[in-house]
Amino acid sequence: MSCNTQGAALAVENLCYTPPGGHRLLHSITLSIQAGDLLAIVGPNGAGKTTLLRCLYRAVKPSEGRVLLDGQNFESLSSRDIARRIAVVVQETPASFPFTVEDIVLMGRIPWRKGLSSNASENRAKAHHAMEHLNLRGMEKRSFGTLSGGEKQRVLVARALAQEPQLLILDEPSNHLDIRNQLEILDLLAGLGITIITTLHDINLAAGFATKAAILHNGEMIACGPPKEVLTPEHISSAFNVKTHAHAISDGASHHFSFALNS
Ligand SMILES: Nc1ncnc2c1ncn2[C@@H]1O[C@H](COP(=O)(O)OP(=O)(O)OP(=O)(O)O)[C@@H](O)[C@H]1O
Repeated sequence: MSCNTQGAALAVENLCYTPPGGHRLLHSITLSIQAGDLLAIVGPNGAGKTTLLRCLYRAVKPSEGRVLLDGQNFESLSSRDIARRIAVVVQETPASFPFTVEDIVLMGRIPWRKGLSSNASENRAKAHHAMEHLNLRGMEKRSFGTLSGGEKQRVLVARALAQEPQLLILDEPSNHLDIRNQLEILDLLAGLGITIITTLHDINLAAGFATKAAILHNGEMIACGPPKEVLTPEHISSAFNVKTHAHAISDGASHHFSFALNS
């Protein structure tokens, strides 16, 4: 499964996005990440984080600019190529579908299916391996709709891992998770060795997780690079319009941020 898969590099060049009939939501976004990088995208509500992710898994086509996956223009890749190389965990969950946990995780294997199900047992084994990774053993036959928010989130991450992607894109993966599960899931993601792009609302979680960070504000990238250079009180205060204080942690190498409203 993903543990044996290598990451992919991603480059975004001057990407703009305007929805049909709407106004521009993303303005000339440029970023590049190496294979195996963990990119955390932060920014206030409505900054354009989800919209950017949608461009990066080709749910929508940028109005201008381009996206390169391992140097290949997105436009030249087939849908199957994209489905085999990029997995996505987004916020909308298929809550009302009558699927079991196992059904949902097996869906991650669809891009790898061969004709006449010749690799059905391999697909099942990989789906079960992904479920074990996410501590879903014993829940295989549970109906997805009956799970808690946190359990659903773990199932959707297991589905993405079963897909064996080189790039995993997640929109707020720690939503619905308690503190321990948040830390566990980010730790698990960081250990996969693949490239990860995730939005995170919790700046302290983002700082602890990322090898690269980006801050979006009003559809513009205001900083992108090493977390220590990007997640600074100045950048955070300006993007979120709050007072930000960095407290040194005893290891001396990292900070914990606290926030307050501007008076
Ligand atoms: N298809 C669309 N048509 C018009 N406006 C849109 C469309 N999609 C998103 N928007 C608007 O674009 C802005 C950015 O939305 P987006 O969901 O990308 O923000 P976000 O940073 O992910 O926010 P949040 O943190 O609240 O999830 C919002 O104002 C949203 O209403």
